[in-house]
Amino acid sequence: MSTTIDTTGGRAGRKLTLPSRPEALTINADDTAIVVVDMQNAYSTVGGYVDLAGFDISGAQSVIENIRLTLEAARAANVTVIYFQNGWDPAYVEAGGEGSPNYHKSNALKHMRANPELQGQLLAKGGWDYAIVDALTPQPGDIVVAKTRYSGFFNSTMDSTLRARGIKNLVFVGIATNVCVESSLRDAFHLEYFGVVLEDATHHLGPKLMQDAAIYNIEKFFGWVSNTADFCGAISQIAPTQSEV
Ligand SMILES: NC(=O)N/C=C\C(=O)O
Repeated sequence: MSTTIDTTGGRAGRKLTLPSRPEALTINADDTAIVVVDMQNAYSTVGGYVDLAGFDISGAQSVIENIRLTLEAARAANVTVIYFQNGWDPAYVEAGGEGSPNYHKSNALKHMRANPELQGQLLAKGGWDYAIVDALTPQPGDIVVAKTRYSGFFNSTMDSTLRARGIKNLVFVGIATNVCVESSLRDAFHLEYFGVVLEDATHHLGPKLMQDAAIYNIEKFFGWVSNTADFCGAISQIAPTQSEV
């Protein structure tokens, strides 16, 4: 028996039903935002930080195209688009010193310590590595939220940005599925947001099993799973804005 969960709370609005698992979701488009996680050269372009650090980013280009299609459909429907952008000031004060676990766990910081010629280049605000990839440049009306740790809900304006707009549903795309995407979706869950991940618009870091594990975790414990085609198909069924219907 197929089940649908209604997140609208009975509120009027531009409703749509998004095919997803373990259940389909009925959502209001105006209570929804696309969250584009860290689509920066650092995580998806040859010569960026994770490439330099030895991670496989060969799947990134197909993810970029799926994100592009998702954003095109979302903007056409006047659905809020929010970008997370991960990184720190060029002096890395925001990265935390040796008293922060980030200093010891960030592969970017460790790679720069091992390769001093890269100091100040990886994930440094204003630099190429930190920049959003050209194919997904934020457009007028999009919201860019800076973040300094894996989850976009820490040290950031994200929660107040969402609450000020009455947004309840977050559709996640981006990199990495098993790090910043899952970290952010988990925190969203604990803050009472409905999180959906478009699995073919995300890419993992590490072995392929990490993609499968992150998607399993989200589906079973923290949210819902859909895909680019189902999202674009559902969002294309609604009028661009209530005032234009
Ligand atoms: N965007 C991410 O998932 N980042 C993962 C690792 C890092 O930022 O060092």
